[in-house]
Amino acid sequence: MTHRSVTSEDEDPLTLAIAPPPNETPTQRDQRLAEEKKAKEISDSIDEEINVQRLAEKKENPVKVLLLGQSESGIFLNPLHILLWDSTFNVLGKTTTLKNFQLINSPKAFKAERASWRAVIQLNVARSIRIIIDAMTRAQQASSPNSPLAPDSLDDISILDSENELPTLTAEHLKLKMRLSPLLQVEESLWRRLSPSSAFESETSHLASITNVPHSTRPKEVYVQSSMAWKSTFSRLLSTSTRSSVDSDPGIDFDDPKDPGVILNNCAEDMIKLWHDPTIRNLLNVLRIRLEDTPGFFLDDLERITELRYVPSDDDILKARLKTMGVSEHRFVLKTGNMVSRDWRVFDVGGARSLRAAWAPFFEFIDAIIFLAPLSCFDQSLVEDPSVNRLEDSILLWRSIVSNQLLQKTELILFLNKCDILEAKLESGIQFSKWVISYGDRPNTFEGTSKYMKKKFGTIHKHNSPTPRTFYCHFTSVTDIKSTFQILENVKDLIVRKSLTDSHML
Ligand SMILES: Nc1nc2c(ncn2[C@@H]2O[C@H](COP(=O)(O)OP(=O)(O)OP(=O)(O)O)[C@@H](O)[C@H]2O)c(=O)[nH]1
Ligand SMILES: [Mg+2]
Repeated sequence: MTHRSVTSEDEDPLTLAIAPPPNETPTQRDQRLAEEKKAKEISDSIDEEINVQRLAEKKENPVKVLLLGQSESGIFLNPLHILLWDSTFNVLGKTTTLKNFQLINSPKAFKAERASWRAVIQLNVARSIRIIIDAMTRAQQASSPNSPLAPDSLDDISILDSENELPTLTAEHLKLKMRLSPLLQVEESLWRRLSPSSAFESETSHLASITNVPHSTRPKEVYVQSSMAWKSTFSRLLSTSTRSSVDSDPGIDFDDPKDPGVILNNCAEDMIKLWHDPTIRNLLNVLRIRLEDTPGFFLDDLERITELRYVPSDDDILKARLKTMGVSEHRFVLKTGNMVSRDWRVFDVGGARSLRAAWAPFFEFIDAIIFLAPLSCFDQSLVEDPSVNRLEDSILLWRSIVSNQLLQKTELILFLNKCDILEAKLESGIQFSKWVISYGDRPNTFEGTSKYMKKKFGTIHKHNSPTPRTFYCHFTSVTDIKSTFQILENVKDLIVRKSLTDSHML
């Protein structure tokens, strides 16, 4: 930056503003020049930083985030629940976190997937009804001990104590059950459309091997392989021009002859009747089936969801449940504050124990890990090892991640998730200290238990960080769009800053 003395012809206001004062002493001049030199250096370094950033962008140096956490099948620690085992009880919310991320950062893509999520929701509804139908079958079997289907092997019925006997179903119940049988086909057909062909066999045989109950009567869960283009399976093909001209068009093919919407609509009244029937509620209570606590629960929304032209809301999509197997990669182009856009890759991995070996290759190149630990699973245990409490397993998993040498420089962000369910459980009177003995006689409140767990995770983080690093921890209920929005924005900012600092851009 050069300075000229002001001449009468030079009227440029900027030149006037930066011109040296007319009566400047030599000392003042030296001081000014030193300050200007410093300012130029700062300005040059900012320019350089922007160039490096642009270069980095060109080289497609994406920010890489891995969503991690325990997620295999689980069981309640009450023996009755072992027999009502259902792999959906213990999922964490990795995919739900990703859905939030999509909703915030790539809303068009999120909206374009409504048709597929509608099918998943229909499947979730059909599945809940089947669980009720299975329970009714058990009640029927229990009431006719001489029937060839008598449940000698159904231990759950034999261990019921006398005052908890299964209620007797009336002829009206059995008629309802029959009228709802088309939903079993709906479930089967959606299952087959969503799952890879081999999934049906492997999942059912897996279930059959866990219990003696024939697999046709077990709840089974649909999963997707990352490589499967399942999301296009249910979309109506729209030309780009049609899609952009009708922005509100959800792309759902309501006229698809295979659309189960019609059957669901026909069965709506019966489903609502069944779900609100006091005898059926009693039956579920006795068997301790808590459908309302299971992921993918939509029975309180049947009227809306069974409408012929039902289009899922954002909340519905977040609540829909579809298990992930393998790894799926999601790409975003994101802008943080006034920084230039960066490519992001978010990896969603299935959390089952058997899949954990697949996580390791990511540790070499990942910028950040969002680790989900569900706080609500304190009263549940692992299927593989019923002696292990799930919360304890989550803590051990956290310890192994935090102490991993490859991850010492990776940003670790902990989501203590499913806070809403934790709160509901505590309010219903379930005692935290019964399962987490070390909690002792502290108050059985959300505040007390959540702070206690945060401290536990934080201490492990501290003790396993040879170089001190910040403990980032959020209490989340990732099905709540509003609160998750702010948390994910903060996380996004944090990860970008970290990745820029690492590449000496900040
Ligand atoms: N109430 C409540 N439900 C949640 C929360 N987080 C996730 N869920 C529900 O739990 C179910 C499973 O969540 P996912 O995100 O599919 O779990 P995941 O970690 O991807 O599980 P896997 O794919 O099996 O590894 C979904 O139906 C979600 O709606 C939460 O904080 N509160
Ligand atoms: Mg998942």
